[in-house]
Amino acid sequence: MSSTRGEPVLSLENVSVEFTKERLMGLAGSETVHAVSDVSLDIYENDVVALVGESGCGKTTLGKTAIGVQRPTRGTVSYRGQDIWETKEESSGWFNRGGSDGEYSETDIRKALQIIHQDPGSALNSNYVVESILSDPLKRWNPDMSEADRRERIYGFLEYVGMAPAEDYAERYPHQLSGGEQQRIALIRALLMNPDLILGDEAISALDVSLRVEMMDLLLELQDQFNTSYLFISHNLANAKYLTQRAGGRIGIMYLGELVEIGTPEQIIHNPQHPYTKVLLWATSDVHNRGEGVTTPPVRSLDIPEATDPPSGCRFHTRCPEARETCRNTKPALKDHDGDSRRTACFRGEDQHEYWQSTPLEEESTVPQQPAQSD
Ligand SMILES: Nc1ncnc2c1ncn2[C@@H]1O[C@H](COP(=O)(O)OP(=O)(O)OP(=O)(O)O)[C@@H](O)[C@H]1O
Repeated sequence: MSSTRGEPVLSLENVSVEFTKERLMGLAGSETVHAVSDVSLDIYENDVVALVGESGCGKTTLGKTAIGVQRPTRGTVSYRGQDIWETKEESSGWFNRGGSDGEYSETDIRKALQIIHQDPGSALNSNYVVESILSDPLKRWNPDMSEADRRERIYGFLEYVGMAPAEDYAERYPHQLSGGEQQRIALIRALLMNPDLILGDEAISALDVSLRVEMMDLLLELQDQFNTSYLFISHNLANAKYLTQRAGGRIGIMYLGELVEIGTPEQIIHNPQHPYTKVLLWATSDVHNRGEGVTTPPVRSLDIPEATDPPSGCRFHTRCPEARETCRNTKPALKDHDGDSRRTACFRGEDQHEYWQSTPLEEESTVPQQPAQSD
């Protein structure tokens, strides 16, 4: 975002992630899944970035790549300027030198970048009580901490997140907790590492609607308290808006592996520029008033292309109502068109672009009338 925020905690530079997928269990060869393509993104201290996009657009893959769990096929991911994968290689490479040449060790980076999952029930070991679940990472990463200090820290966190009396919750197994309580335990487990960044992958989607706001408020409160940044993944624009608006964060819109627009919630929700952002807004009735009787989404085609065969040029051109010939052949770069830090990958942001002289792509009449969708 702006340079006044200092150096980024995490930088993704031209990151692409591709998977090889076998066809018919390998009998028909294989194909490449373009899960993430050429994404660059900086996350700063105390920052909140919410990635939004439809299922399969690459949000989880990008999130995992950001925290060093998924290796990028191309591009670099750096923690405070230090290449994460170089650090990993130096720590565990062929010659196993047992450490990295950089300022931060692999362990430092692993502690600094934490994750909370969509389904906390399956992420917490059902055979252990809460105190053991939370003691385990502390024992591993802070072996010098006394048992009494560990307990004090854990009880302090439990009470802080409203799970009091702590002694009672500490003795419970995960199945004796509600979904919201399980998610709080997963959050505490991440926070015990004093992380710089927490990836929340659909972290509140599994909760009842009534609990989502409560959980997001808790995330924001903890961010303030612990100076943590969040990379929050959601298919729901309304949740992304709630979180980023309160945190002064940004919403990034992904389509078929690419980041197509990123800006403040005000820019994205009230003045979207990319035609795909407008489609997502249209589909989210709780943030967008599409007007009575408007039942047709603003797309030319409902067919979503496959990540194994993404369209040429602008990947959205096959569905975009504004698409012209240029969009079929040329890829628009993600850039700041108006000097307000919002970045959009669309030629329509450039007054002088050849796009304006090129021929509009033909209307396709494949869009049936359908009821509005929201989460
Ligand atoms: N390990 C893998 N092997 C092959 N393809 C994969 C793998 N992981 C993800 N993909 C594919 O990569 C693309 C992006 O998947 P990803 O899970 O990142 O999307 P997403 O936006 O998080 O989706 P969702 O919201 O449904 O979780 C999809 O086409 C998916 O099928």
